[in-house]
Amino acid sequence: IGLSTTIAGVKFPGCFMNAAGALCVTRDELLALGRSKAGAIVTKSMTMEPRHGNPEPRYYGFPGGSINSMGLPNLGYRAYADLIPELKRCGKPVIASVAGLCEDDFPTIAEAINAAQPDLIEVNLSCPNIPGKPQIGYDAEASERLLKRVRRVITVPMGVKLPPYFDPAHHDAMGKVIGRCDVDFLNLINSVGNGLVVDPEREAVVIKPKGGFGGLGGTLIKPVALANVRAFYKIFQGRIPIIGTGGIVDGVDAFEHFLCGASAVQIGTVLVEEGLEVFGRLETELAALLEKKGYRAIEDCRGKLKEL
Ligand SMILES: O=C(O)c1[nH]c(=O)[nH]c(=O)c1Cl
Repeated sequence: IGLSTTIAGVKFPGCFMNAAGALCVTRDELLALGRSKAGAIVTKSMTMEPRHGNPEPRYYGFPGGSINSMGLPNLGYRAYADLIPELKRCGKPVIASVAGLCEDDFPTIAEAINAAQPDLIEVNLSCPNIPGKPQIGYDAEASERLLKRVRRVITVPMGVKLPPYFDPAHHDAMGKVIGRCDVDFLNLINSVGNGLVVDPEREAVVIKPKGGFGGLGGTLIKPVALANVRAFYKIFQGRIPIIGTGGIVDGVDAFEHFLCGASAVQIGTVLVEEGLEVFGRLETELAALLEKKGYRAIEDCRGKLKEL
């Protein structure tokens, strides 16, 4: 069984890759992804200037998932622009994740990183952890304004990393925005924003920033991730490829994302918790599952979720 896939004309040797943010901030982390079985290298979302990020502890893993308020720690877009040629020599697609602290940052970063010619650019509209900054992805007008400005300066395939939506009216509203901005792929979803995990022993929160509030990831968000993959797959009738992110800890979870319409999947919590070897485990599990079910490739099951 081949687990290769294609997104917006770019061939991925494997369908599993890291989610932006997971083990992908430094040059060493990115090159380690390049040497691993990951199907791509995805950078940490980048900002204008290098950032240390929020005070620690800022990530906490627990049975069922994780909570984080990293605060966009990254090397700054110039460092990633310099790294991209070396990363591209690893023989797998390089996805540059673009963020910003304000709307004007995005086109500036996008134009500069586009010049380094990553294979794809992912525009992150869903960072939930900048104190005082609401997620752009929850503001349809701001999202449209920003995507149109960024589209004009990006010549490689441009994707959008969206937050989870919890109402079909919001899926429809964002579907209209995406349809008007010439978007080449979607990445659904980012963490479930501003959850709160409590340690009953210490009677305390588990991360320091924002009074303990942070983005949720892992198994517990899988139903939310699957719903968003399915909703946008149906809105676009499979015409815009989707990277499914959220709650993938084994091959079956990945298969569920493909059934809902994903063309590739990303992992965050399970990668941070298990390390780079997880890519081999997930590929083995997915290949065995597809084999058992009689599917020859991912595209044979994509979007085939049955309704009752
Ligand atoms: O706090 C972060 O760095 C962060 N954390 C997330 O869970 N998603 C994001 O997009 C970002 Cl940018």
